Amino acid sequence: MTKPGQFASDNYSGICPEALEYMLLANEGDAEAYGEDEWTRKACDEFRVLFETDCDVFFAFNGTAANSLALASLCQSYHSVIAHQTSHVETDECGAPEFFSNGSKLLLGDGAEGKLSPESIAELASKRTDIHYPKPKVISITQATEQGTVYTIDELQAIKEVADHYRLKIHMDGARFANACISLGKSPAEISWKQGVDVLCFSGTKNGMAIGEAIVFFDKQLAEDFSYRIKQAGQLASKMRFLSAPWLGMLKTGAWEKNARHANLCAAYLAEQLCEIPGVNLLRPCEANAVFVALPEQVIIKLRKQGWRIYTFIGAGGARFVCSWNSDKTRIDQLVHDVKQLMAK
Ligand SMILES: Cc1ncc(COP(=O)(O)O)c(C=O)c1O
Ligand SMILES: C[C@H](O)[C@H](N)C(=O)O
Repeated sequence: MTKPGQFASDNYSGICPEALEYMLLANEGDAEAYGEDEWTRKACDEFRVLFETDCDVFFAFNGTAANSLALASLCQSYHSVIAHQTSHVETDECGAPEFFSNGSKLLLGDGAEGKLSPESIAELASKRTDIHYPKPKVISITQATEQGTVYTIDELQAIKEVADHYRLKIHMDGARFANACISLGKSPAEISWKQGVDVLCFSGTKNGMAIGEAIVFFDKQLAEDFSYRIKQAGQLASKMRFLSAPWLGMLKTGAWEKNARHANLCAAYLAEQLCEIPGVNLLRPCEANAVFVALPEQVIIKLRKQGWRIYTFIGAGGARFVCSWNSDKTRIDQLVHDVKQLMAK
């Protein structure tokens, strides 16, 4: 039975046709295991084409592992990582970044609309320089952010400037990286390594794949022995082709950007429709595929009773609605109708 579309998270959506097509193509016959297959080689090459640079690429099952292992490769246990207080690595990874880095401390910074500000980074990076304090070593930013906003090129450049001043590496949580590219109208290279990002965790799951995150090292020295870190963490897929082949499909067919464009457009439409309801306002600008609105608790309770799934614990709170590659206008209109009815009571 096909369940109706939901807007709780882009993790609810199924597999897009392109990813499924390449999964099935890769299923023909046997193939080498643990990433020694042709599909994985081709997928890694396709990432180098997409990012226009000779980067090292690895695949993990989910974003928490990708973020945590990437951060662990950028610093030692006695270092600290500067992240926004509403970042996923802080709020929704159950301590995995600290666990996989053997104790690197997250230092929580601030900034409007979920975006870490250079001033906050500088404050944390310079607060303590004595031996008793975990030395800041990495900045972690999320693009698009947990609050549905995106870092502009100027903001990324300002972060790179402060990173250079304090000799900090830059990790980018790219759970919705594709959405940010579309939102900004910039290429993947322009909003990653060209702005000084050292490692990007690019989510396939949020973009229409079943599973699979790409960990893209632009500073290849940092990738040394990373495959051992992946293996030790239980993230080395024996049948790697079933992670890499869908990625090859997403990149070669352009589905990665088609899916993100569709999700962003749906979110923009949803935001516009919700804002026409008296009493409903955006909590943050809708710049990617997520819409955050303030709704009365009773309305949320009743929407849930009507079958809508709603997360209210993300980022700085509020009701979050996320659109995906498969979101459709009819279902969006149903949601808006139900919100309108309940708000009118
Ligand atoms: C901002 C962000 N980063 C990372 C992730 C990865 O989380 P997971 O481990 O659930 O794949 C998510 C999940 O949706 C996310 O929203
Ligand atoms: C719940 C969790 O934060 C997940 N990354 C999501 O965005 O839905």
